[in-house]
Amino acid sequence: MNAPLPFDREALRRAAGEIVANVTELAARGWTPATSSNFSRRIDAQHAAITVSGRDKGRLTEDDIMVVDLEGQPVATDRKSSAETLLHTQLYKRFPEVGCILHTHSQNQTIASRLFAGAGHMRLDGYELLKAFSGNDTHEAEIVVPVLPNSQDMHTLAAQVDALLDRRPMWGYLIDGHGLYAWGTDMAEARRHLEAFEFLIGCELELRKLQR
Ligand SMILES: CSC[C@@H](O)[C@@H](O)C(=O)COP(=O)(O)O
Ligand SMILES: [Zn+2]
Repeated sequence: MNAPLPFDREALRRAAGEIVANVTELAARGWTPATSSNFSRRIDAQHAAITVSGRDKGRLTEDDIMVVDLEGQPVATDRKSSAETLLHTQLYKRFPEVGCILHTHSQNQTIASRLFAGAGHMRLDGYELLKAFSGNDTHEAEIVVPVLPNSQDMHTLAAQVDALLDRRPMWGYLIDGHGLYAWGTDMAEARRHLEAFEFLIGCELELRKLQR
């Protein structure tokens, strides 16, 4: 007889359905080109559902979702989880309230990451849409989006993210030449944050063009 699974199969099924439905819509916007991007959803205190590495996110199915523990190790499968699994599990480990993490590679996100890499951050202020970020109730706010140097070593990237989180709370960051990570307590909040980042980053890029 097979050993019992250490997570609830129904919780995985719900998370996988939610990931597939949302990622299909995000991919249709062109935010996940060429198999890029990865997505996860917490299923309990010790496990998260996450995309299998290298899958076409525009054609994702529930079979492309697997389970990892919060050390980033596969659970009850020999499939390989996202190459960036550690960037997900570090947030689940650190914040019990984080329930969903969305990573995309839109053109706006990638261009902005290059443009603001020198400064190390991008400032978003004066926009009504800043109220889309949980905890903000006015346009008279400022969100600083950090831009981290890219690395293929996830331990290096995760250490940079931890150092930033030690300084102040945030709902997302850019990686230079790479893309955006955004998160929230559940899929709806993470998606609202992702969409707000994408919209505001797009506004800043357009403003720069007009001001030239
Ligand atoms: C196809 S290049 C993009 C990858 O290197 C990576 O950044 C990415 O977002 C997707 O990797 P994955 O392993 O499929 O989760
Ligand atoms: Zn990526």
